[in-house]
Amino acid sequence: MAIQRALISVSDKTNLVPFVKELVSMGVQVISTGGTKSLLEKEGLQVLGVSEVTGFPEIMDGRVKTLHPSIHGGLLAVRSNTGHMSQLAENSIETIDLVVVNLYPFKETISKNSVTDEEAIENIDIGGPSMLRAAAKNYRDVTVVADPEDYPAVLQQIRENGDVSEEMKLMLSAKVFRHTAAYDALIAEYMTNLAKEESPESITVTYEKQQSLRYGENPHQKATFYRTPLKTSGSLVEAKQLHGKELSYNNIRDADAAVAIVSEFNEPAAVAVKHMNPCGVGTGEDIFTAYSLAYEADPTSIFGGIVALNREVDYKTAEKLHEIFLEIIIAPGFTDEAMSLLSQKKNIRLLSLEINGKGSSQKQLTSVQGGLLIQEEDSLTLEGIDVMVPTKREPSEEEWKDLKLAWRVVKHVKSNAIVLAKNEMTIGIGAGQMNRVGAAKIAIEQAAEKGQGSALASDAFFPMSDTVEAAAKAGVTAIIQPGGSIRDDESIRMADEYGITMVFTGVRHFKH
Ligand SMILES: NC(=O)c1ncn([C@@H]2O[C@H](COP(=O)(O)O)[C@@H](O)[C@H]2O)c1NC=O
Repeated sequence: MAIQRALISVSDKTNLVPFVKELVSMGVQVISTGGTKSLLEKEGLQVLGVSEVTGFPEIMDGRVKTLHPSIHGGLLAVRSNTGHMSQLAENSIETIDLVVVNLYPFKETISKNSVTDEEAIENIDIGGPSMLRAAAKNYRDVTVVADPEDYPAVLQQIRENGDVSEEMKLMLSAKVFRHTAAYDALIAEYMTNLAKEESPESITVTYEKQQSLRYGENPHQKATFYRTPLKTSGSLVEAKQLHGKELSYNNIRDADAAVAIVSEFNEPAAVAVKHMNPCGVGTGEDIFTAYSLAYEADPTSIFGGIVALNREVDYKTAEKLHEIFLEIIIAPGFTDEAMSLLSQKKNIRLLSLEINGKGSSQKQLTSVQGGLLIQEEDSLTLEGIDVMVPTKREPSEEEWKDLKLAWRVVKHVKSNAIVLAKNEMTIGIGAGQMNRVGAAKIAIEQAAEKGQGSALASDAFFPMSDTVEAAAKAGVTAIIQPGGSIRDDESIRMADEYGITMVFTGVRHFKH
C-alpha cells in the first residue's frame, strides 16, 4: 500500500527539509510536533500539527504530545485485520504509514561536563521511543526511520514504488529496536549510577560500531570492533589513525595494552608490547632516551611489536623507530619530519592519541562461556597505597626508582609475573608462568649480567623463599611485592641473609 501519511517528530533535524520536501511533492501528508512543524512550515511546507490530529494540546513542556490513541492507533492497526480497521473507523482514527522520529539527545546531554541530573532526566524521550517501537512492531504496514542516513534509501523506494519493500521495512524495524535498546541502556546505566547500585540484578550494555575487521584473533574468526558511546579520553578508541593499513583484531588488543602501560608514567616513557605483554619499557629525560631504553630492554622481541610513547615523536626518535619493523606506533603526536620519515613504510600504522597519564577508570568486561564478568579496572597506583619495608635494609634512592618502574610494569604483565628493572628500563620480564619462581627464572635469564644491582617486582606474594633466593643469586638488591604469604618470614629472612631490601605493598596486581 502506498505511503500516504507520515508522522515526523525529530530532535536532530539534519537533512530533514529536503527529505520532507520530496515526500510532500509525492503527495504524502505530513503530521508533526511543535519544533519540527515550525521548521517545516518555515520552509513553506504544509504540515498538520499533532494537536490537530489528537484534538489535544501538547502539554507539560512537551512531556505529552504524541502519547495519544489517535497516534498510536494509527501506528499499531494491522491493515489486514478487519477488526482493527473498523475500530479505527469507529474512533475516527486514520492510519499512519511512515514514522520519522529521532530522540531527545540523551547521550549528548550526559556527555557534557556540567550536566545536572534534572537536565539529563528531561532528555529522556518517552513519546519518541513509544512511536518508534509501535511502528517497528507493526513493520509490515509501517515504515519507520530513526536515522537520517536512511532518508535517501527510503525516498528512492517511495519514488520508485510508492512504498517501501517489506525487506527494507524489516531492516528498519530491527534497526529501531537496536536503537531504542541502546538508548535505554544508557539511561539505565545513568539511573543505576544515580541510585548507586553496584551489582544490579541485570545489566544491558551498549556499544557502537567503530569498524569492521578483516578477521578476529585468527583468519577463520569473524570479528568487529565496537566502542563505548561515551567519550573515554586517553583510551585507544579515541586514537586517530594517521597512516597505514587498518588495525587488526590483535593490533587493537596489543595497542590497548601498550596504551595502558605507558599511561602509568608522567615522565617521558616508551613501551614496546608483544602479544599483550610488555617486552621493553624505558623512561628518561626525553622521549628519545626513553625509547632507546625500551628498545635496548629486549632488541629481539620488539621486532614486529607495538610501541606506545607518551610524548610527541621527534625526528631523532623517528629515525630510531624507523630502523626496525614495527606494527604500530602510538604517540600524542609526530613532528612533520618524523611523520614523513615514518610514513615511508607502507605497512606501519601510526596513531595519535592524547595519553593522559590517568589510566582508565572504566568497568572491565570479560566474557566467559555463557557469561560475563564485570570488574573495575585495576587503577590503583603506587601513589595510592601505603608501603612498608620489613627487611633490615631500606631501599636507596636509586633502588626506589627501579622498584617503582618495575612495579608499574608488573601490573600489566600476565600472571605469574616478575619484572626486573635497572636504570630507568626493564631488563627482564617473566610473563604468564604457572609458578612464580618459573617467571623469575625467565626474567633473570633475560637480564643475565645486567641483573647485578637490579630491582625485582612480583605481581603477587611469594609462596616460598625460592624466588628471593634465585633473585639474590642473580644480583638483585631490591624487591617489591604485595606480601601476605604465611611464609613471608622465610622470604624476609632470605632477603636479610643476602642484604636485599624488600618492600611490601599490600596490593596484588594479578592479570590473568
Ligand atoms: N512526549 C511526547 O509525546 C513526544 N512525542 C515526540 N517526542 C519527541 O519530541 C522531539 C521532537 O520535538 P519537536 O518537534 O517539538 O522539536 C522528538 O525527539 C520526539 O522523539 C516527545 N517527547 C518526549 O517524550
